[in-house]
Amino acid sequence: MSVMVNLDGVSKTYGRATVVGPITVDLRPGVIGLLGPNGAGKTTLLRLLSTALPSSTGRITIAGFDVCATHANRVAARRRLGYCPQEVTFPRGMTAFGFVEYIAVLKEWKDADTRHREVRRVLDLVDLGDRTAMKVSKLSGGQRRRLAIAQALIGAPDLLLLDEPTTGLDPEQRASLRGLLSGLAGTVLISTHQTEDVSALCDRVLVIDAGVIHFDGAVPEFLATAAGRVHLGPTASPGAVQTWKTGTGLVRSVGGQPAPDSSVVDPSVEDAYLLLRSAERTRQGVV
Ligand SMILES: Nc1ncnc2c1ncn2[C@@H]1O[C@H](COP(=O)(O)OP(=O)(O)OP(=O)(O)O)[C@@H](O)[C@H]1O
Repeated sequence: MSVMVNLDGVSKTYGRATVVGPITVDLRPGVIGLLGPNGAGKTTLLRLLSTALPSSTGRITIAGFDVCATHANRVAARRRLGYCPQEVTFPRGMTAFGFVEYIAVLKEWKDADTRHREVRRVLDLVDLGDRTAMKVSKLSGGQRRRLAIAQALIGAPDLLLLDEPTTGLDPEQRASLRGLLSGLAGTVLISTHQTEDVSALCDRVLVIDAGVIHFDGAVPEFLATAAGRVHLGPTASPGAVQTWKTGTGLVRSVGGQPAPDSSVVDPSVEDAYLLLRSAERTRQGVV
């Protein structure tokens, strides 16, 4: 599969603080989940890829265009990508259709008929086809989130960058969004705290912390890091990273020494993530 994005020694520094990098990684077509704790640098990385933010060092190449080199390259890359930020501010008074059309105009969709068809297409994709004439201010939080995603889908971009897209969506809408994203042909990078979205949707997972990649691999490889380390039993495993009493009354323990009468259970992406975070804290000497 061809490389859609290449980051070569990319970093972002504010003052003396390096919040991302240096990162060197290739992104190919597929759905990639980006996990990491609050403040890990996920949004900053997506903003770097969206070309909204210049990198401090390194080179970012999108669809063959070195976006750090020239403005013309950035414009060419922007024509190939869609970006849904974590928070979108909607201009006052606009309808759902008006907002997406406004973005389409900014994206140089000059012919009105073609543009209107495209706006209707992306609104249908996010199940807002029956809300086109509604004022954005009258939409629910989840509907506004879907509207923000719709604008990123204009023109079926080769690179789709989604910052916490499922936050605030109800289970049906979350499943519907999964259906939509899994049917796309391009490279989709999703920053999320929803580990179940990663297991349901992603073929690759990147875990970052303090701006650095700590895991990069297929979801089954990530799950394998937790194999045999998650237990269910009447009591908690001594030394476990996390334990909680489940609805069945049994205690699920992630890591630690298995307690008597406990059994090994299949790990989830969340378990693998918790174990990776714990190992990283230990490595850094943080208790
Ligand atoms: N404009 C800025 N100036 C200085 N520091 C910044 C700026 N933007 C982000 N940071 C810092 O960069 C780090 C990474 O922030 P970022 O928003 O990328 O994290 P995140 O992984 O998206 O977090 P969250 O999961 O909470 O959304 C944080 O420490 C943040 O305070």
